[in-house]
Amino acid sequence: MLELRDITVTLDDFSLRAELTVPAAAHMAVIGASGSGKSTLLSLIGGFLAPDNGRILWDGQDITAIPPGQRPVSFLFQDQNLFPHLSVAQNVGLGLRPDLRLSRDQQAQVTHALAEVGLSGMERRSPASLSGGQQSRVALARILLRARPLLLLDEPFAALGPALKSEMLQLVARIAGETRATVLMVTHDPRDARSFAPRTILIEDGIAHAPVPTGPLLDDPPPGLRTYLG
Ligand SMILES: Nc1ncnc2c1ncn2[C@@H]1O[C@H](COP(=O)(O)OP(=O)(O)OP(=O)(O)O)[C@@H](O)[C@H]1O
Repeated sequence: MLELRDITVTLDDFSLRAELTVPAAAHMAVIGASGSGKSTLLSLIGGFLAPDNGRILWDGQDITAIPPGQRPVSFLFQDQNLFPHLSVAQNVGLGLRPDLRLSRDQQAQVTHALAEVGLSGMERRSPASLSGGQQSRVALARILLRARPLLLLDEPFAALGPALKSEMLQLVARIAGETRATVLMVTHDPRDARSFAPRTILIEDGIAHAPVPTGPLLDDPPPGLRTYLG
């Protein structure tokens, strides 16, 4: 369970407040107009930004002061953060050991993770030789190996076409379901929120609101969100 208790953060003339709980293994969308603070919320949870006030708890433990690499968190951004000079297998192996000195057992885990995301046999390819969808799968395989219980997705598949995007979301949902990971996914697309997330965190007017059921929120959005969604 993730808890944000009395969180406030101010960045120049922008400020965000959050007081909310995300249950274990939940798949949650994060929705709000451009500039409302969606990335800011994920940065707080990931530890890339420190709050001015308040506490962040994971399973009851205060993680507010813990550095990003030691948090129970994996991140997936739109830019998949693949290293162009490393092979597919090496990019995935980074999830296990940043120095890439993998044991035989760890190499087998890399092979298994690639198979899980449908990329068997692509170990030696370079990221540049893969399609956008395949690159997304490599990034997902790395996250699989990191095996952190909280997965933060910031518009990870926005550059993919609709069919591929929906396929990737299904893959994330399956993997997260199998590992009982908690997922927070920033999205601009109401269809993605509806298909992926039973509940949604709405960010509006400087407040990250407690999660509400996604369908009713999108059927009857508050004025700011309605304008944004068009
Ligand atoms: N380092 C910073 N310094 C000052 N202001 C910042 C900083 N980072 C973000 N902001 C401001 O905070 C607000 C929220 O930004 P954020 O990136 O969280 O929004 P968002 O909802 O993710 O937007 P988008 O959907 O456009 O990506 C914006 O007004 C932005 O300009």
